[in-house]
Amino acid sequence: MRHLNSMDSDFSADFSALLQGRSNDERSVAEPVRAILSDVKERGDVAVCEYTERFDRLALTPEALRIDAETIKAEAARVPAELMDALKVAARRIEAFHEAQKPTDLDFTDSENVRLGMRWTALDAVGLYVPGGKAAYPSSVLMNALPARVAGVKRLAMCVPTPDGVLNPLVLAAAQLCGVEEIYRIGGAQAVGAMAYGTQSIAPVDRIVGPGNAFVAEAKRQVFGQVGIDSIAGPSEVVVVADGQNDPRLAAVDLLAQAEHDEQAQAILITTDAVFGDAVIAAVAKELETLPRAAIASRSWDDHGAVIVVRDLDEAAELVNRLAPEHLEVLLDEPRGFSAQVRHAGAIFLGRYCPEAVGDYVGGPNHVLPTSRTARFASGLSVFDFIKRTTMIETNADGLGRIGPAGVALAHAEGLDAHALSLSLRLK
Ligand SMILES: NC(=O)c1ccc[n+]([C@@H]2O[C@H](COP(=O)([O-])OP(=O)(O)OC[C@H]3O[C@@H](n4cnc5c(N)ncnc54)[C@H](O)[C@@H]3O)[C@@H](O)[C@H]2O)c1
Ligand SMILES: N[C@H](CO)Cc1c[nH]c[nH+]1
Ligand SMILES: [Zn+2]
Repeated sequence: MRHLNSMDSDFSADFSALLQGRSNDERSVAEPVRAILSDVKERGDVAVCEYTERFDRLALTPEALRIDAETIKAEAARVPAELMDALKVAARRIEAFHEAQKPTDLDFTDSENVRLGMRWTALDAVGLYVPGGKAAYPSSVLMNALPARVAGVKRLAMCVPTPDGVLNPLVLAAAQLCGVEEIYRIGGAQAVGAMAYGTQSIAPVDRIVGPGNAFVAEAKRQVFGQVGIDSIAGPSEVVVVADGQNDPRLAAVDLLAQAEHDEQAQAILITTDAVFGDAVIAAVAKELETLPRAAIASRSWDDHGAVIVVRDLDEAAELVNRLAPEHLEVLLDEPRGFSAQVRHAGAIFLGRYCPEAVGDYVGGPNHVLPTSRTARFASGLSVFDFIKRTTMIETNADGLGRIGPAGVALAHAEGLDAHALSLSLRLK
């Protein structure tokens, strides 16, 4: 854990080092991922099976890659009723929020008698990546599949690793609840490669969405262009901005809630109160004594965690914008004023009673969010990831007569005479 103070002379260098911190980890997976992707592209199912055996300790034949309908039904039936109810609460809220995102088409005729339109069309086939290496993520099934359903995507193919062959009933129940039937028990770069290039038994998709570890995030980055992707939704991150009026234990568990996802996760506290910062550090250490996933969380906290003491909240907002975190928690009495200064964050959680975990499960907005500072230019998963736009122009002799001559002039200026003729021959 780095302990920084903005009043120290070496703060600027220390903060830059923090910004750079995880990029070495990210770079180190690029080559192994490239090799896996090219092998999957070349050898298909056989390569996918080999990597699944190597990384998930599961020996498979190509026929067994897909989880059959009876197994899905039987596993889902094992989920206790109260857990099923919780899943339905989350699904109801996620679906309602994404339903509200649906955009409308454009269709109007302008003053020059040209009819213009923009039409949204759902993608045909989408691959949903559901992580499953160090934890199972039924909530990510909902976050991936429900916006796709709301958008009207026809084919949903889901990949989820099942380390040692252990199926997670709640993951399969979530898939069943969302109507996802095409599920493969594979993960990592090999799953991303299989969905991007297709194999003998997995048809390729048009876009791959969903969160995952560094290997998954890098694989998505590398297959972009062959398929679309949502964003780089890699190892989790949180920045907690808090004044001294908070319970240090609450800030500590909020930090650990992200750290426990992955050794590569990152949790950062920014506070105006140095004494509070020290209390949070102590509280983190105390929680780590009992937290079941302490091995992962303490590695993340030690390697990537930080506590930054700042002069004031304006300075805190400036640092948040430079970090562009996946999640920002604002533990202040007036969180809206602070969050108005934040331009770069995947999702913002406002107020002392809105920890990030609300958004992980039951808030409604998506928890698949951009990491590694990509919130500077990317957004969380939404209905917009599952639809695309087509524009339309319709005109007649009158409309072309009004706007065509300007087009002819521009075509000549570009030296594109067929373009000019295409317009001018239609002009009276
Ligand atoms: N940003 C987001 O929106 C978001 C949301 C939820 C979860 N997450 C993140 O998702 C991740 C889940 O990670 P996970 O590991 O539990 O599951 P995962 O499914 O992402 O990764 C497991 C796969 O990683 C591959 N892998 C592991 N070690 C490898 C190696 N040495 N070489 C090649 N491949 C290897 C294996 O193929 C394995 O199947 C965490 O980092 C978590 O923070 C992010
Ligand atoms: N915090 C994760 C996104 O970084 C999402 C998640 C799912 N389950 C628990 N948490
Ligand atoms: Zn989480």
